[in-house]
Amino acid sequence: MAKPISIEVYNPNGKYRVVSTKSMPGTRWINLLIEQDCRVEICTQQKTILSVEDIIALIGDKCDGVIGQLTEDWGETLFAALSRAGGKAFSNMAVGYNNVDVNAANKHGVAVGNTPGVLTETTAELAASLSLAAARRIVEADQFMRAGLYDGWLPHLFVGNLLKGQTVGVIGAGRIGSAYARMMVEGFKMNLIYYDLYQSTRLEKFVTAYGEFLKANGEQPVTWKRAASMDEVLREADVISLHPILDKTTYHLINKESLATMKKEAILVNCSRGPVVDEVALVEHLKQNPMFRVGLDVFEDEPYMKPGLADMKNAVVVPHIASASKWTREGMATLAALNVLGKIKGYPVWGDPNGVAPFLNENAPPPAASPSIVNAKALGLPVSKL
Ligand SMILES: NC(=O)C1=CN([C@@H]2O[C@H](COP(=O)(O)OP(=O)(O)OC[C@H]3O[C@@H](n4cnc5c(N)ncnc54)[C@H](O)[C@@H]3O)[C@@H](O)[C@H]2O)C=CC1
Ligand SMILES: O=C(O)C(=O)CO
Repeated sequence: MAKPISIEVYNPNGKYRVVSTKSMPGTRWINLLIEQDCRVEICTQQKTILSVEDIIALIGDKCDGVIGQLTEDWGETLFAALSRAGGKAFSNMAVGYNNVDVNAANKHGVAVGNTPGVLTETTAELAASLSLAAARRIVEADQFMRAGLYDGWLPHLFVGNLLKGQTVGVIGAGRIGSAYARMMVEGFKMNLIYYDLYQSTRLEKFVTAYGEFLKANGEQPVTWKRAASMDEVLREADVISLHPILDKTTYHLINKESLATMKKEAILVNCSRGPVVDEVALVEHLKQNPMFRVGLDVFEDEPYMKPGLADMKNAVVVPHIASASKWTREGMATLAALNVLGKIKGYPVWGDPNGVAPFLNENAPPPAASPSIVNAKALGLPVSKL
C-alpha cells in the first residue's frame, strides 16, 4: 500500500478540492481559492520531485483541480487519475509545459494551464546576467578572490569580452527572447540577429527606433537582422541566447555540428530547457575551446549535470532559477491557481495570454476568467471578450 503523503489544509469545508503538489510563494493564490469556496491542500512532503505514484495518492478519490510543477510527469496516468477523481483542471506553475502530454489531457477533458508573461522580464534578466557573468568571467574571478589568490592588479588578469558593438544572437524571439534582445541592445548597444519561425515586428521596430535615437545623438546606431536560418545566427553572433520552447523541433538544436559553427570566442546562454542543447557535445566543445564560454540555467537531465561540466572553468551554472524573483514567483502561483479556479467555476478563458496584468493587480479582484489555458481550442472552451 502506498505511504500517505503529508499535506497542509486550508479551508477544510470548502466545496471544491484543489491540490497543489508544492508549497508556492505568497498567500494571494491561497486566499483567491478560499474566497471561491475551495478547500486547498498543499503537499508538504520533503521530496523535491514527486513521482507519478505520489501525485496519484495526492489526487485521491475526489479532486477538482491540481496545480503542479514542471518537474512532474503529467501524462496519461495522471490525467486518467485526475479525471476519475472528477477533476477538470490542471495548471503547471510554469510557462513551459513540455512535461505535460496535452493530448492525454485532451482525451480526458482536462484543461491545462500555464503562466505566461509574469516571468518574461525576470527570466530575460537572468539570461542577461549569465551573458555578463560569462563575458566578464565573474564566477572564475570570484572563486579566485575567495581562494586568496589575488596579489595585485595585472594587465592579463581575467580578461574577457566587451559586449558593446558586438552582435547578440537570439534563437526563439518570443516573449522572453525579445525581452532579452531589448536588454542587450539597449543596455550594451549590441547589434541584433535573431532566428524564429515567426517575424518579431515589435522587436525590429524597437531596434530601428533605438538605432535612430543613437544616430541622432552622434553615436553608432544599432542594427537588426532576421536570419533565414539558425546557422546564420551561430556564424555571426558573439553572444547567443536560447529561448525557444522545447519540442521535437528544438531537441538538441545545439549539437556538435552547430557548436562547431559558432565563433571560437562566442558565449552561449541557455535559459530555455536543457534538452535544447546536447550537453555531452557541449562539454567536449568547452574542453576543446577554452575561450568559448557558456551560461546555463537549465540542464539536459535535471537535476544532474553531464560528466565533466562542473569542472569547466568556462561554464557558469545556476540551478534553474531564471524566473526566481519574488514578484514573479508569487504571480506564477496566482496565475496557476486562477487557471484551475476558472475552469472549476466555468469561467471563460482570457483572450490574451500575453496580457495577464489584470490578474496580478493585488488591489482589485481578478477577472472572472482562466488567464491561460493551452488546450482551450482543443476542448472548445469559451474565450472571454476581454
Ligand atoms: N529557465 C527558466 O526558468 C525558464 C524557462 N522558460 C522556457 O522558455 C520558453 C519560452 O518562453 P516564452 O518566451 O514565454 O515563450 P514564447 O512562446 O513567447 O516564445 C517561444 C518562441 O520560440 C519560437 N520557436 C518555436 N520553435 C522554434 C524553432 N524550432 N526554432 C526557433 N524558434 C522557435 C516560437 O516561435 C516563439 O516565438 C518556455 O517554453 C520555457 O521552456 C520560461 C521561463 C523560465
Ligand atoms: O516557467 C518555466 O517554464 C520555468 O522554467 C520556470 O519558471
